[in-house]
Amino acid sequence: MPLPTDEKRLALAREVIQAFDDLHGVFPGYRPAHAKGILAVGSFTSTAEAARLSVAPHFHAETPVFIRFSNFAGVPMAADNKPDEASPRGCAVRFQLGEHKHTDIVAHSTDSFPTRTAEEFIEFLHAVKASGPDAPHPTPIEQFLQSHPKALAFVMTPKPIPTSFGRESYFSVSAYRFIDASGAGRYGRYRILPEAGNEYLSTEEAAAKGANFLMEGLAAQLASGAVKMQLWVQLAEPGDVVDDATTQWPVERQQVLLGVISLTKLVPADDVDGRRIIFDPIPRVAGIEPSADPLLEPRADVYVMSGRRRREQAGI
Ligand code: HEM
Repeated sequence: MPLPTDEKRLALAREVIQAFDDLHGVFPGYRPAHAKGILAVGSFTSTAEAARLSVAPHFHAETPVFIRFSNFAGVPMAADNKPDEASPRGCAVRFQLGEHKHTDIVAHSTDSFPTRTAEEFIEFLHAVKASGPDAPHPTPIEQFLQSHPKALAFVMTPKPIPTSFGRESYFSVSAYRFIDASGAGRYGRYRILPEAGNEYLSTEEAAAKGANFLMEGLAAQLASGAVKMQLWVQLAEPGDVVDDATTQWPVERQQVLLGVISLTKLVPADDVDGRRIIFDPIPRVAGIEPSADPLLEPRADVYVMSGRRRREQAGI
C-alpha cells in the first residue's frame, strides 16, 4: 500500500504519530501503539453463510492467516497485566490470498472507540498527555471526557484482563459493506470470538500474573494444540448508523458465523516478522468495501507511514 500524495492526509498521519510519540516516548523500530505483540499463523475455514454474504475469495476457500495479538500501549515492554498499558488488546488478522495479495481485519477488545474522527482522537491523546499526576483538576482529560460523552463511555467500559489472548473477544468497531454474487451489499461489523469462550481474571488475579503472561501463555497453548477463534459479523438493519465507530448497533442485530481461524504455531520469536508486518484497516479486496467511517482512511495512512518508519529504524 503506497502512502497518499495528498499533503493534508500526510500531515494528519504525521500528527497522529507525533501524538503517540509524545504520549508513550519513542522506541525506534517499534509501533507507536500496540508495540508489544505476538504473531501466529494458521488457517481460516469459511462457512456457507460467508460465501452467501460476499464474493471475497477467503469466504470461498481455505486461506492461510497471520494473527498479531498485542497490548495497547506504544511501549515494547508494556506489562500484559497492567490495564492502562495492556487494554484494549489488539487482534490484527491477515488473510493471505496469494503472493503479495492479502486483506486484513484490525480489531481490538472493546466494542467501541472514544472518538468519531482522527482529529478528535489527536485531541484525546493530547489531553491524556497533559493530565499527569500533578495536573490541576479538572485536568485536560477530565475536561475532554466531560464534553465528549462517547469518549467517557469508552473510558468507563470495563476492560478486564483475559486469562489468555485466545479467551478474549475482539471487534472491528468500524463497519464494512459485504457484496454478494448478485451485487447486493449489506453492512456489517466483525467480531472475533474465542471458540473456548471468554475468560477473565479478577483485578487481584491479574496483579499476581507476570508481565509477559499473555505472550508466554499463547506460546504454551500453541505448543499443546490449535487455538481457535470464530469470525462473526454483526449485520446492520436499514437505518442503522454505519459510519460512526462510537455508535453501537442494538444487541439483537443478527450475527452470522463467517468461519473459524485455527492458529497452529508462533512465528519465530525474534519478532522481526511481527514488527515488519503492516496491517491495513481498509480491505482492498473484491466483495468487501470500507464504509464511510472517517476513521478508516487516516488509520490506513498512519499504519503505512508508521510501518515504514519502523522498518527503516530497525533495518528490517
Ligand atoms: C483514529 C483512530 C486510530 C488511530 C489514530 C490509531 C493509531 C494507531 C497507530 C499509530 C498504530 C501503530 C501502527 C503501526 O505502526 O503499525 C495502531 C495500531 C493498531 N491499532 Fe489503531 N488507531 C486508531 C483506531 C483503531 C481502532 C478503531 C482499532 C480497533 C478496532 C485499532 C486497533 C489497532 C491495532 C490492533 C493495532 C496493532 C496492529 C498490529 O498488530 O500491527 N486502532 N493504531
